[in-house]
Amino acid sequence: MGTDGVPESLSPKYESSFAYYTVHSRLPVILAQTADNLCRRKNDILKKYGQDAADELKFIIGKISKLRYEVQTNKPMLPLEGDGPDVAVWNDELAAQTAASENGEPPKWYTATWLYLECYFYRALNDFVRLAPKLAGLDLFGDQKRTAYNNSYHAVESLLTYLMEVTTGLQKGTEKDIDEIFSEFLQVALWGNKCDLSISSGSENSQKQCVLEQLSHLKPNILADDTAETLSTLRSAMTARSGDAGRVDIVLDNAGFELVTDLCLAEILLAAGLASCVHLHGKAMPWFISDVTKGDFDWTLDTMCATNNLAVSHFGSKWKWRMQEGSWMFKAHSFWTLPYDFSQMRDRALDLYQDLGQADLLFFKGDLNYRKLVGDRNWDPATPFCVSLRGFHPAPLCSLRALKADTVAGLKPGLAEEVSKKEEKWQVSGNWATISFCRDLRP
Ligand SMILES: O=P(O)(O)OC[C@@]1(O)O[C@H](CO)[C@@H](O)[C@@H]1O
Ligand SMILES: [Mn+2]
Repeated sequence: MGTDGVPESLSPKYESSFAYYTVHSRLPVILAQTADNLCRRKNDILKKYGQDAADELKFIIGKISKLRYEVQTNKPMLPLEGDGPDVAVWNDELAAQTAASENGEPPKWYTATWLYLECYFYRALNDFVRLAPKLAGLDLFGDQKRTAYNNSYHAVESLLTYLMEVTTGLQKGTEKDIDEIFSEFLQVALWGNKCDLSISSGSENSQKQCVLEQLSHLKPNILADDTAETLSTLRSAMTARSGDAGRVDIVLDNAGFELVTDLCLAEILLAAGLASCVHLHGKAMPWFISDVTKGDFDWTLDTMCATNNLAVSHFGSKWKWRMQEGSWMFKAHSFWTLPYDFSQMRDRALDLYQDLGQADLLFFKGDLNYRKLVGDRNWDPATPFCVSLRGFHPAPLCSLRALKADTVAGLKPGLAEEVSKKEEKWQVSGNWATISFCRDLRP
């Protein structure tokens, strides 16, 4: 515990931690697979970017192998060399951490904080691409993300067929209770977070079964469920505006099946009159393998439009139309791909903090967003969720997350101990989840 009452940051310096396992076993595998993918895709890439990009491709593969060596041998992190509006921020942060360290040395792979080193890892990969101008725009994980969507296509079909039924019912006014629909789609988006590519070190991990059939079976694995408070806050905001629905934001996580589940939630919010517009926040660069960029978002809608399943193509075109008419908006602020936790947002990106403050409700999807909400620290699991936010509160917020990192707050006292008896690796298996809400920071 630090002197400020905030527990220590997670770090690979603790050998039993998931952070250690990540640096020791996951990151090197991700690098080897990324280099391997580039070799295998060489012909396709050169067809798209031109044969004269061959040397640059070789250069990127070389940089990736060098980074793998540096991670494995615990070398210090190096300043970024490429371009990009965020380079100065990254290099200043590296210099600040170097100056603040006991021996005046830069952070190293096995001793830095987990959040910093893992964000740096993905930013460094992007740096290599930025140093190769002929390959500008190449997404090192693009292929894996598209495969993940294609492999979950049957689950996408059944989910969107069901969404069509529900939204048609809502239009006719003969639908089930809105509370029930809201809760159902919240759980769909929650469990959509089980299948990301980073946790499986980039190997195939897509949703094969129909998620709707699994909801009741998965329900006992939701360790904190603030669905009712989330919905009532949304309704109170509307009542305060004499019934007018307002803006809801979804801070997205992964492409593929999870993105479709998040867009279903966005559609339900509008169809049920709980929101008048939804702002979707994605990443400005490829991130943690499967996170959604604007390119992934557009590809998903285009691919949906081109399929011959009625529901899938219907929502593909409807969602494109939503983007045109403005009931949906896609944003990719550079703060989401910086190494900072969200308690630092107000100082580092006031514009984003103020923008989020315009919403009635913010959804934060997934594990990395959760880690950034709670500062990636070693909390006692019974710490109230609002306390773990350490002052971050642009608007009422709800996190939907499958546990894939060893940090959690907001659980009832004793629950963590109970679950650990059922599954030893409960904090990182993705089998358990939380729906955690914070209305305001006052106790
Ligand atoms: O944010 P997401 O996509 O839910 O998860 C990202 C993730 O796979 O990456 C980290 C480990 O590398 C973990 O925190 C987490 O499991
Ligand atoms: Mn992710």
